[in-house]
Amino acid sequence: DKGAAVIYKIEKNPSSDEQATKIIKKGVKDFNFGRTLGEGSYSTVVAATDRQTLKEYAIKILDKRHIIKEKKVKYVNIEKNTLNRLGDHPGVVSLYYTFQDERSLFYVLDLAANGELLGVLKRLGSFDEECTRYYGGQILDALDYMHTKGIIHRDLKPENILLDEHMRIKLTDFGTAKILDQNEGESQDQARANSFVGTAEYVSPELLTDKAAYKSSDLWAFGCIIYQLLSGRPPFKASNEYQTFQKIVHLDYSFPLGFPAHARDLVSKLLVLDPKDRLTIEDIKKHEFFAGVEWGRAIWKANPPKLRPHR
Ligand SMILES: C[C@@H](Nc1nc2c(c3cc(-c4cn[nH]c4)ccc13)C(=O)N=C/C2=C\CC1CC1)C(C)(C)C
Repeated sequence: DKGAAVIYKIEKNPSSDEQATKIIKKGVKDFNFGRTLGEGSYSTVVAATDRQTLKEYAIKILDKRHIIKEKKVKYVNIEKNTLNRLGDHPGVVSLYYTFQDERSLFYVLDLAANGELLGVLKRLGSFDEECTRYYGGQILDALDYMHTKGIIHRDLKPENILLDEHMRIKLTDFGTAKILDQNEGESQDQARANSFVGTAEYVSPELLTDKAAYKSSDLWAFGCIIYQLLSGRPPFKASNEYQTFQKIVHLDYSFPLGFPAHARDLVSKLLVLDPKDRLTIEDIKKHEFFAGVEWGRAIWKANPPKLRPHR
């Protein structure tokens, strides 16, 4: 029927007389669509329940005509390639499959049932050190995974850092990611000539001055996020974008009184103008602030600490 597609997996040497196992890829008709979870610039993410399995998903709906009219085909392909490359990691929203009907493309994805990290931070005001260590550690582990896959996020911010039903981190929103092709991945990060600029408060200075994006640009954003979790506000914030950019390129920020010493040391070694002088992910994992954190899969098994504000 409309929107559903049937694909066959042909067994190489079929044991039984069954020539092929029939895998039904679902279509629009197979879901009950619920509330809108978020709006992208040319897409909407909607909660949806599989009517047969009752499993809940997030479905990203892209309007084909709008994408073509707005010349966004490139971004749609970058996002889909990124999602496919990122495969299955606890800290990244997974893409299960896609289908389309005459008007739209549909991506069936993980539902991050507890929404944006920004929402939780706004309600609490700030995070105490233990919460910042737990959520910061998961963000870093997910970033490490993305970077080893040769992908720079480029727009990391509390709005697209989501929380799943276990209150664990899920990174998302990869339409503006940069995929370093093979040879670049290994060598020192290449300056990537590009037109994209992320969200003002988290943009790195190199993107503003040389239009370059590196893996360490994501670590600049990570430094801004650690600062914001503990203090309740981003380090570079002015009344308009231009003023915010000025603060960034002049490294014009300060720590509020009572900002914890180890966190201050970590942030001050990430918010560094020259991307080559910034801590690497390996350095950060060894930093005093993350002392005691068990990296790797263990970090995704730990139970989330009770959410408490930083006094
Ligand atoms: C950042 C993004 N917002 C969101 N993107 C996704 C969500 C999501 C969920 C809530 C939420 C859940 N409960 N309450 C709110 C709020 C915002 C969401 C989700 O569950 N699963 C996949 C998503 C995105 C997948 C994308 C890589 C393809 C924008 C604003 C761009 C739509």
